[in-house]
Formats: sequence, C-alpha cells, structure tokens
Amino acid sequence: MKVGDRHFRTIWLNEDGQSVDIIDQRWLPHDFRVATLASVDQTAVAIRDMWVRGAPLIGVTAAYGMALQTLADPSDEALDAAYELLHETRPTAINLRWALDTMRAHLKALPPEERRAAAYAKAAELADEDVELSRAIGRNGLEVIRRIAETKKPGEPVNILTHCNAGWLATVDYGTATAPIYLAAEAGIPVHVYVDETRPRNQGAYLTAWEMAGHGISHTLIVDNAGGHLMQHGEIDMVIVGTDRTTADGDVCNKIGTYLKALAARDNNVPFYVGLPSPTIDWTVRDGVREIPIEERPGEEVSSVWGRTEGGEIAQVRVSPDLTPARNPAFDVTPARLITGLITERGIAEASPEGIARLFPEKAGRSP
Ligand SMILES: CSC[C@H]1O[C@H](OP(=O)(O)O)[C@H](O)[C@@H]1O
Repeated sequence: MKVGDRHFRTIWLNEDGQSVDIIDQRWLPHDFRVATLASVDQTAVAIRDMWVRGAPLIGVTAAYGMALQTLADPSDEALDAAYELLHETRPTAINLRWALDTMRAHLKALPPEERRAAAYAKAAELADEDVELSRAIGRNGLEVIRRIAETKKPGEPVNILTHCNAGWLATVDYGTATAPIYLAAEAGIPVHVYVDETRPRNQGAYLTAWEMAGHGISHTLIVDNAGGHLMQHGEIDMVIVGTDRTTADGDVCNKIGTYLKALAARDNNVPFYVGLPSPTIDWTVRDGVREIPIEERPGEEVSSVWGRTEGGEIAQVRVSPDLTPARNPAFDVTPARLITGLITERGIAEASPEGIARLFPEKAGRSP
C-alpha cells in the first residue's frame, strides 16, 4: 500500500536476492523503519517480538524464514529444526503452522541441492497468493458496505468499527478487515472508521490509525471500552475484524477484546463480520474456546506503554505500580453464534459448519 508517494508491501526480498526486508512495525506510527532478516534465527525473533505481526504476515514471514534456512543448511534435519524454531514463536495464528507445513512438505519432496531456489520461489508464491486473497476479501466485503450505504442518506458515511489491526500491515498487502474499507473508499462510498486502540499492544492506535491516515480515510480513534456505547447510540453500522484462527464450525479467535465487541454488537443488532483468507481456517478444530491455544504475552506489555515524548523520543513508560503483576492473554474466541458472516476470498459464509462447507467443500469434514 501507499507510504507517502511510494508503494510498499510489508515484506519483500532484499536486492541481494537472499535476505528479506520487512517493515519493522514496532516503531510505527512514529517512525517508519525497514529491518533486514538474514537468518532463520533473526526471523524467529522478528515474529516472536512482533516486528511483524498479523496472521497472514506471520505465515509468509515464516515461509521466508524457511528459505533463509536453506542458505545455511537445506538438510531434512535443519529444516525440521527451523520448523520448530519458527513454530514456537507464536502459538495462536494458524497461518504460521499452515505456511511451515506447506514449505516443509514442498522442500522435503526435493533433493537438497534444489531446495534453496524452490524455497524462495514458494515463499514468493505464498506472498503473492496472500495479496490476491486479500483483494478477493476486499471485493466480497465491499458488497456488504455497499448494501449498508444504500440505507444511508446521501453523503452520510457508513460507520465501521474495527478492532486491532487487520490491515495491510497484518498481511502482505491490502489487509483482511480493511480490504473492503479500502475498496469502498476507492469506489467513492463514504465510510468512517472507528478505530479501537486495542490495548495493550495498541495495534489500532499505532497501526490501523496510521493506515487510515496514510490513505486519507476518515477515522476516529476510540478506547476499547467505547465501542458498545457508540453502538447503543446508533453510531456504528457494522463491525469488521480479522482473525488469527477460525474453526471449522465458525468460531473466531482474534485479538483480545473482540469477543466483548461481538457481544455488544449482538445486543445492539449491529452486523458483526470477520474478514479472513482460508489459510486462517483450522479445519482440525471445531470448538474454539476449548481447543484454540491462547498466547499469554509478557505482563510488561500491560504495565507499560510505548509512545513519543514531547521531545520526540520514542520511549516506554510504566502505567501501573512497580509491584503490580499483570496478565496478558493476547486473544479471545468469539463463538460463531455472534458472527453475522465470514468474508472470505470465495464469498461470504454463514459462521457455521454448513456455511463454511458450502464455500470450501473440498476442505470441510476433515477429522480432527
Ligand atoms: C489479519 S490477521 C490480523 C490479526 O492479527 C492480530 O494479532 P497480532 O497483532 O497479535 O498478530 C490481531 O488478532 C488481528 O486481528
């Protein structure tokens, strides 16, 4: 997407043809920095410490991590070790396991001497495929926004609330939840986006707001706890979020706080949509609350916050007493019953086994 007058993806092959460049999202919105990953170890750090984040982008980054491994040692044993190192970086987003499984199966089917070229080609293919999946989600989600726009007075915007960042920064390009928003803006449909700040990592305040500002999309930052109030007062027409793992029954795991947003939406009859590419569906699980592993991140992310000081320095400040312990579950699960529709690359599915199977008949029905 646009950054100033240049077009960027979130990840790309360095001009040396081996290392991988990423937008280091830890410094946004105050500084735009590119980092270069030259090894699988550096890739693991970048995923674990959220230099890159977002389920689809985590998957593609891990795919390039496997390609970087083939530079050092393309053997089966080395690929298995790289797989485990990358897989343990973040437990919730299923795209990580999907990308690693795809890469390992693809590479192990080849003789070691062919693996390096094949790994880079496959990683690039997964990156390009992610862009196309996001664009398709955008086209399908655009119809939802268009239908709501038809109920508004001329010039009145469709008011959309989103949580966390499921934007182009969470994917290779375009995003999942934001893809329909970008296409609606391009189609001239007035939209206004309410951006949940999304404590504690503030992906909304840091990343989604930066994306919206960068593309001239009307938006307002709100605290996480304001969404229900705005819905009660008729100020939200729809909610759209991303997901890190969706079950075969349509339960949606997403950033902590999503479940509470869905409850408020149901209580106020506000449609609640989830944008997702099919690699985010975990066909082997059905009950999200019971089966999806929820990442517990360091309590320090709750006890302190990053920002820019008056003097322009990017710094971390503590927001709670030094001795106060903090818990930090990074995700929660929204049951399918609270979801209006799953906006996928193949169309909009009802959040149910039958609804998902209608769009993905070749995948549904897999045994756990
Ligand atoms: C399109 S996936 C975006 C998804 O990823 C975020 O989690 P994190 O920033 O911790 O990787 C969040 O759950 C978003 O909805």
